[in-house]
Amino acid sequence: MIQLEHISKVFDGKKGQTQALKNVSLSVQKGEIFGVIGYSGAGKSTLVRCVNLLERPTEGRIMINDRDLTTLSNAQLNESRRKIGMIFQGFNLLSTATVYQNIFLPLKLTGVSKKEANERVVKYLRIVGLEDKQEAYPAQLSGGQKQRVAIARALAHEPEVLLSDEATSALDPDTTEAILDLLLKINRELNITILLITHEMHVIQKVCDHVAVMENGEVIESGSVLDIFTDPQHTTTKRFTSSLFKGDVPQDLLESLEQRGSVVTLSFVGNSSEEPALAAVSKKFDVYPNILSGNITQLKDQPFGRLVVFFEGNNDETTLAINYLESVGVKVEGVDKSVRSDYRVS
Ligand SMILES: Nc1ncnc2c1ncn2[C@@H]1O[C@H](COP(=O)(O)OP(=O)(O)OP(=O)(O)O)[C@@H](O)[C@H]1O
Repeated sequence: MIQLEHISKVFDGKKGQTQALKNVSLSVQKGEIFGVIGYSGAGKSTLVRCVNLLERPTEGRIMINDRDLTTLSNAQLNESRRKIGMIFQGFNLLSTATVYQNIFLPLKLTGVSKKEANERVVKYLRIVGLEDKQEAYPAQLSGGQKQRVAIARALAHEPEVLLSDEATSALDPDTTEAILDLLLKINRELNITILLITHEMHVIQKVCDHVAVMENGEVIESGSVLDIFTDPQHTTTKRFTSSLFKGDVPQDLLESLEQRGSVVTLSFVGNSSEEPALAAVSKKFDVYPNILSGNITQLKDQPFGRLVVFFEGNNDETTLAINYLESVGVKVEGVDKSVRSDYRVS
């Protein structure tokens, strides 16, 4: 539905040029939630602003439903933009207008009749759970409520796509959860495709189907959230995925354990039963697995867990045990020491 093809963006400034995007390509399917994650300055905002041509790319094509936005006339572009809603970290509400007017006025400006606009304000305020705040001014609302108004304002134009530029970054953890739940509801119930950018892996984990990781203006890795979690390739991706798993084993302890056996990380998805598999390992082979730390987290549709396990035993038996674990669907790898190097049992 959204295809970004070889997008580059160069900004001309007083101190020279900045290449914010370098040959970025990605494809967002209809009905999914697609996340773009990266650290500050990676190019995320520039990318999302290119999608509705708030920023015009220096090179490349922006295809929405097979239509290249970069070739449209201004009138055609305005028409296409109506199908693309956007929400921002800073909410962008009119402070001198009520909640009702914040949603109603932009609708009137795009030619929606008064009756229809009124019906939409009521409908979308109900969907975001703020039907009782019509007459409030933004200053009288919490951050989460302001973001709900901004979401209702975007939805009132009945878009096919919602772009979210760090929409939860200014919110506390509980409010973030509530807004993410609302985005999931909008996606499922209104079938709106969502492209969001964030610097928080938790946001990707909770709501996204696919993710692209950006660094220095480039997409360095992309895929399904499940694949990226279970098999991150790039150091930056590993850093993001590890951020969700706490309970690192102290370095001194690791070094002393490695004298007596092998320390590995086991990753498992869904209900793949790592516990019975570990129990089976100690029965089948002459090794004793000890769990040093463990964590399970919920991806959008299924649980994903990681255990750090010490296998006490000789190398041959440990290798057999690891082969067995891999054969029952558990991913086994060396402990990532500060995401610097992979340690693998030989
Ligand atoms: N209008 C502009 N003029 C010049 N340079 C810009 C402009 N907008 C962004 N840049 C530069 O482009 C690069 C990418 O910025 P961008 O805001 O897209 O990154 P980001 O990943 O969204 O970062 P953040 O999370 O901090 O907003 C940065 O080096 C930034 O300084």
